[in-house]
Amino acid sequence: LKQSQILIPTLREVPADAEIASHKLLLRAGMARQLASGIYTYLPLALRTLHKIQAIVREEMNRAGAQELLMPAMQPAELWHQTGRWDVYGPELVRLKDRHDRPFALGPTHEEVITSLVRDEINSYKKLPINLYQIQTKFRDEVRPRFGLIRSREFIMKDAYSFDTTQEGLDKNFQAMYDAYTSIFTRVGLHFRAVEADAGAIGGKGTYEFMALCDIGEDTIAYSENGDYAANLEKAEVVYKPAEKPQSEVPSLEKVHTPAVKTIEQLTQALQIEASRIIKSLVYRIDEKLVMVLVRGDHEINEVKLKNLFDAAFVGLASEQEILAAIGTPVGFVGPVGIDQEKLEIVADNFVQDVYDGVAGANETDYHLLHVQPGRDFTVSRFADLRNIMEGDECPRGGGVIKFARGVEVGHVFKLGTKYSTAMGATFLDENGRSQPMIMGCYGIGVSRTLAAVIEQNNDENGIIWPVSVAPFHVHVIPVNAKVEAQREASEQITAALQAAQIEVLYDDRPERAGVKFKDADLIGLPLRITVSDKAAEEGLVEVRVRRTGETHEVKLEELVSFVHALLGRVD
Ligand SMILES: O=C(C[C@@H]1CCCCN1)Cn1cnc2cc(Cl)c(F)cc2c1=O
Ligand SMILES: [Mg+2]
Repeated sequence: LKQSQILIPTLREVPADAEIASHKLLLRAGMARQLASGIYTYLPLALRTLHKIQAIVREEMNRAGAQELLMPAMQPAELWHQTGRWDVYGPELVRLKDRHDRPFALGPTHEEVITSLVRDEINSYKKLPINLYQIQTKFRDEVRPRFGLIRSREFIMKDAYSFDTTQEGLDKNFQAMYDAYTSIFTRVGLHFRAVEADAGAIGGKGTYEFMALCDIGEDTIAYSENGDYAANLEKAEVVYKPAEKPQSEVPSLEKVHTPAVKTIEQLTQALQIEASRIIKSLVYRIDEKLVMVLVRGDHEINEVKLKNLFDAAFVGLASEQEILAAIGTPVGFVGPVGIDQEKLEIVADNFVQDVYDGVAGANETDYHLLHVQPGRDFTVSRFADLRNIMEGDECPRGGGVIKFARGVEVGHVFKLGTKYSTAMGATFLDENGRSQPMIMGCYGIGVSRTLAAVIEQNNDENGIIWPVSVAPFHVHVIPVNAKVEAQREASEQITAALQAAQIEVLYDDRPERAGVKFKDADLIGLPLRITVSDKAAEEGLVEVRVRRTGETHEVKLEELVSFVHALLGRVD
């Protein structure tokens, strides 16, 4: 294709609000333009790459036995009432009224739609299992869209839904999807890890997130040194072994005046103690009730684990007012000692039970308590794994020591079970003619997010460095001086010869100075660049340059096609 005829509006500068590499480069390389906050146009170069990613997704999904369909974006509210989700989601769910004033949602996901379709079209075990997928634009009105295509309000997702008659069938489909995702992200060229994840509001158990490893990722991954354990921090289990109690007696409680000492940091300074001896007490609202949650001063509460402990729909810190009403003390001085658990339940992370001669809020403004002994001075309704795992903790699978990495979630596979099929009456008649709910799984890939993640992992100070498998084109052909007829002719012949060999060429035929064309080529980041100078006509030689490594080769014209073919096979 001739670059003068394809819309690639490259930029030297980017808007200040583009913080991360992929967001900057999508704009600078002329691949995307923002229409509104979190809403983007994919320009021709981006669309070519999106099509390649989607082609890889389709190949692997079809190979795994899934079949493609395409569902509507407009979803009747009625379906969301059947599953009770219309009232679960807030402003993130884009809602609208049609001309008859009937309520609809713009689909953020399609469990309701696909389950209603399968309910109406399949009712015999003979027609199961089935795995249906689509590649479609999703709508989620994120409160803070950011990072370009990484967190947008309209995005392209591949979402698949499997329906089985048995748990074993679901396990088989789940594994097939897990393997397909591994192939997809490998072929796309991403460095990724499948991590154990929390099922969240969607429910079900046994869910993995596929994380593209990159420092701007919002998710924290806890993984073991020997590499076989990896989990989203939300989920990572913490190994707890009871510590043996020191023998010496702990003196009786002592109140200490700690004026305006509220944070753990201030407390360790004021009392000259380790944070691990502080019992941090936080009051949470968990659905309709308040709960005091205790964790050691050097640990962090994991709100997903807390939510799962109570199987709650909502978990959040109680407000200052709620705490004053419940305990009569401001938030920096609350503690477990003297709390009536009939009024305020107390739960604690496992490690709190080994705090020895500890410090806690005295439930009195500007006062803390010294020599606090769990069991002697307070009891809790439950000890549980409620804290975030930390780097250096022991791997729960015996894999050595835990380390952290950051990642962007590009895929998510869930075992849903019968949550949706029961809610919507998607049942099948089994061999004995008995009606059973179908057993479901659901599987998502963020296609537009994958595009951004590939750029995030493949760039340098000059621009993008495309893996061959998803590059918008394979080769950039650039005449040094477009005014020289011989260079134009050679460039066109080279372009034709390469295209005849199924190599995709972007021929920069623009009347620009060489420097501008080379800068744009580095920005756009095709895997190879062929520079055509007077040497082409005079000596039959052109320069081939590898974008990723900068290596260059002088190649004879007659060997060019086979040389380029071979090079494309080894430049990633
Ligand atoms: O989407 C899933 C689960 C899987 C992921 C893979 C493909 C199929 N769905 C979870 N989820 C995330 N954000 C949502 C946002 C809104 Cl506004 C909503 F109404 C529903 C959901 C929602 O259900
Ligand atoms: Mg997640």
